[in-house]
Amino acid sequence: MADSSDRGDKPVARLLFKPRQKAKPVEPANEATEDTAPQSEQPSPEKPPLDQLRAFLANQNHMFTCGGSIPIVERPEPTKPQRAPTRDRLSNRLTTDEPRTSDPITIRWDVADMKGGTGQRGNPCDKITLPLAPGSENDIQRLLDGTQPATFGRGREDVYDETYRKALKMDTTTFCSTFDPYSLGIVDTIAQVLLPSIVDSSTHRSVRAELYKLNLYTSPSGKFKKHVDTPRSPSQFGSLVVCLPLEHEGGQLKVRHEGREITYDWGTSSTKPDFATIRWAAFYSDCEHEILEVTSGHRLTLTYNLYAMRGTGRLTGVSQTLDIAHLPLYQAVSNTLSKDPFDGKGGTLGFWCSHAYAFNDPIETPLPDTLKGVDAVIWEVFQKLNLNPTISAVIELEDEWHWLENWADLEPYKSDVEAHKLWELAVPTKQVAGKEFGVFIEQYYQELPESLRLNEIFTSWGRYLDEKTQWLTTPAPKSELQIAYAAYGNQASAETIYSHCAILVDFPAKGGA
Ligand SMILES: O=C(O)CCC(=O)C(=O)O
Ligand SMILES: [Fe+2]
Repeated sequence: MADSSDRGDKPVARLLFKPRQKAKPVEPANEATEDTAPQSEQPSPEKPPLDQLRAFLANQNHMFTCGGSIPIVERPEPTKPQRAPTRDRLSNRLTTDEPRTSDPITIRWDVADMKGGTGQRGNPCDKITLPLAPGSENDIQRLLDGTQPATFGRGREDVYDETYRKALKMDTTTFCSTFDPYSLGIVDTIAQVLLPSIVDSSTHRSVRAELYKLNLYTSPSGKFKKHVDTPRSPSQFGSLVVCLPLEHEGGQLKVRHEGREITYDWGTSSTKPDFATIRWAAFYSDCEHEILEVTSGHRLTLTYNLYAMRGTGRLTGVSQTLDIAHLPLYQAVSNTLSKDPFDGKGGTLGFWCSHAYAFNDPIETPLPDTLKGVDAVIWEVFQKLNLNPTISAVIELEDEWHWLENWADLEPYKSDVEAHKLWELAVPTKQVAGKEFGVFIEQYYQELPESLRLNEIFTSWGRYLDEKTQWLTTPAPKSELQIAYAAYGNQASAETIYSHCAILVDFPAKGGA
C-alpha cells in the first residue's frame, strides 16, 4: 500500500555519470560538436512545432478517477417477477426503462469464537443486511467482532501502525457479500472511463474486478493516510472502493494526480432521504489517495482490485467508440510531425508517461494493455500514424550521482590512452531506455573497473538515448527501481514495483542527412 520510494537507491547510487560540460577531454573534430552541442540550449528552427505540441500536452486533462451512486431499493414482494424487459427498437437489445437500483446488500462472515454465542443460532457464520433495519443499529457490533486490524505495506513488510492507517478489515477468505459490481453496471462504467475501447485499436481491453477486502473505518480517528495501492500483478491498473450505507461523518476519500484532486465525501445519516445508497469510486491505483479521519460512526467499504484483460471480459455492452483520428491530440501530433522536428537528421521523440506501471513478471507483459489516461491516447495516436512506438522503462541518471566527475579522477590509470578509453566508456548520456519491462538483476563483480561493469549492465538492459532525444513531457518526480545489481553476490529480491516509463518513437535520418 504505502509507496516504496526508498527501494533501489543503493544498487544504482554509484552510477557513472559524465557531466556534459566536462565531456570532452579529447578534442574531437569541430563538426561533431556542432551537430549535438547547440541542440539542448539554443532555440533552433525546428523547436516551435514541438513546443506547441508540448504546450498542448500540458493542457490535456484526462480522467484519473470516476465514481457514482446507486440507490438501494427494497422490493416489496421478492417473489413478484420483475417488470418485463422490453426490446430497445434501435439497438435490439434487452433493456429495462427503470433506473439502475440495487437490492439491499447482505454480508456474511465466519464467526471465529462460538463460545460467546456471537453466531446466529449456533451457526458458524453471521450476517447483516444493509441498510440496517431501524432499531438494529447495534448489530454493527457483531460485524466489528469479526474484523481484524488492517495492516499496510511499508517497504517490504506488512505493518500495523495506527498513526498511518487505523482501520479494521476482513479478508475474502472470511466473508462474502451479495454486492455485484458487474450487474450494477459499475465495471462497464469504469471500463468506458478509465480503459476506453478505441476503434481499430489492436488493444481490445476490458476490466476484471476482484474483491480484495472489507474495510471498516470507525470513529474516533479511523483513517488511511496518503498512499498508492500496491499492484497485485502487472495487469492491475486500478482500484474500486464501494461504500455501503452506514451512518458516519468524515472519512472523505481524496484522490490525486498531477496536482489535481477529487474528493468523495460519502458521510451520511439515516435521516437523509438518500441514505439507502451505494456509493463508489474507482481510480488508477498509482494515483495518491487518502482517507481523512472518520469523526463519527462507521465507514464500511468493499475494495476491489481492477485488472485489464484482453477481449470483452464480462462486460455487458462493449462498444469501441473512441476514434483516435477525431481527437484534437491526434491532429496536434500529426501536424507537428508533418514538419519533421528532426529536420531529416533523425532522432528519438519521447513521451514520459503520466502514470506509473507495475511490473514484476518476466513473462506477463501488461503493456500497452494497461496504459492509462493520456498515456493510452498518445500510444494510440502514434499507432494510428504508423510510427511504431515502443514503451520502455527509462532510467534518468541524476547529476549528483556522478562518480567520474573530474578528469583528475582518472589519475590512477597509468596511460593517457587507458584513461581516455575509460572516460569514453563512462555513461555517455543521462538516459537509458530498457529493452523490456521487468526488474533486471545483475550480480556485481569487482574484477572490472566500475565504469566498464556498469556500462555493460546498462547496455545489456537497454540502450542509451542520445542527446538528440526530444521529450514532449517532463518525467514524473518519483521514479522507482529499474535495475538492481547485487554486490558480493547478494541477490536483491524483485517484487511488484512501479516503474515510470516512456513511449518512444525513433525517426530514422532521411537519406544522405
Ligand atoms: O476504503 C477505502 O476507502 C479505500 C481504502 C484504501 O485506500 C485501500 O485499502 O488501499
Ligand atoms: Fe488504497
